[in-house]
Amino acid sequence: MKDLKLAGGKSPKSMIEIGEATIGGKEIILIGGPCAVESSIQMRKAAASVKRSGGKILRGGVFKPRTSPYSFQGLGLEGVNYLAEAAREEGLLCVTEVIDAKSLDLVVDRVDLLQIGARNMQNFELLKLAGKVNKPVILKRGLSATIEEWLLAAEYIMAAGNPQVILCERGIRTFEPSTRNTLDLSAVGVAKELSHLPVIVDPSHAAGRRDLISSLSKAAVAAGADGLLIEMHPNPEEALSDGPQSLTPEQMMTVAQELEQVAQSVGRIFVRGKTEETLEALRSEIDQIDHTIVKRLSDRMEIAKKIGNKKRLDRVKDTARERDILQRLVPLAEELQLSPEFVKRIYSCVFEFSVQSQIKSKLMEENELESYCPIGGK
Ligand SMILES: O=C(O)C(=O)C[C@]1(C(=O)O)C=C[C@@H](O)C=C1
Repeated sequence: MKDLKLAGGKSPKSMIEIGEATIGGKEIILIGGPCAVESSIQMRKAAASVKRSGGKILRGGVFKPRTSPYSFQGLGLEGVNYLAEAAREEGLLCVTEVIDAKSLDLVVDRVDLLQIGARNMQNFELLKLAGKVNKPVILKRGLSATIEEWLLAAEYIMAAGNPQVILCERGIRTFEPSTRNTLDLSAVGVAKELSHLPVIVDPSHAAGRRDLISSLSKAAVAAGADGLLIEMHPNPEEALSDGPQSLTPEQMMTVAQELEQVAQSVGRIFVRGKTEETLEALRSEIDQIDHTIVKRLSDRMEIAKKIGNKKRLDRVKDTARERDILQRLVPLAEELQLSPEFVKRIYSCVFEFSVQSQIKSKLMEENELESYCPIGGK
């Protein structure tokens, strides 16, 4: 491609060194964090999880170019401070998206890398400004951009003076509605054939659903990606944006474990983080597990209420079913080296409250029926 004067040419491969991370080397670089920075505590939890998973870079958006003007637009400068502070505490690098000259000015000295999002891939004025800074730029592929247009956008940054460009495939628009976008994995190979720049993959925006992140991440590494940009939120259900595609910290750990093996099998390295067992890190793990336990107990209770509505009031308690459940859970507890007595006691409490809520819900239902159709009248 004749106009790829700086971005073109397959070799020598560009390696972008930032602190202790080298993007485009043998190591697979994991970038993780929430779509949007929401609070200091959220970012500290996210940073701890990224670190534990072997991530090198913390992400978090503070200027959000959202499809709807009514969606959360980001915390701006306050958010960058939360992002940078959380990254620093964990010894991570950090990246945030810039959307115009003002946002670039505001963050450039506070973060280690800049990101130009898919919607701004052909914002040529912004590309030229990013070319004037001495920070690596992650350049996402536009929603409907060809690989050539994407590489020419990189050329803009490089021609303006900044050679540190990292290409990021994040899914393109196709006719397929089951995923948010269609991850174009062949773009990794094509971009690497045409350019020496490192290529990373963002499976989160491509899929728009967290159940596909693990397989797409593994596929991306196998396809030659130099890194992954994965959305992870300490509590995705409460995320202000992109909750459904964000991994939980536990899921992020699992993906990291899997990446270690895939990276090895294709001659790359990914080093999963070691869990630093500080009091704070351990408590943060407990907090996350507790959150999941209570949330799942609430889900269980909702189902129990539905079951209750299918039974007669005097048949709500079903000791045979309770016995059945325990007969499955006690061996599981033993297998997991949990005291069976502990599980039995917890479940006796669960059943008691389940029955109570079923009775309450049935009585309320009956009361409603009565007020709708009082005895003796129509
Ligand atoms: O399976 C049922 O029939 C339920 O009502 C659910 C449930 C439970 O919480 O698991 C609740 C009360 C019964 O005593 C047994 C089980």
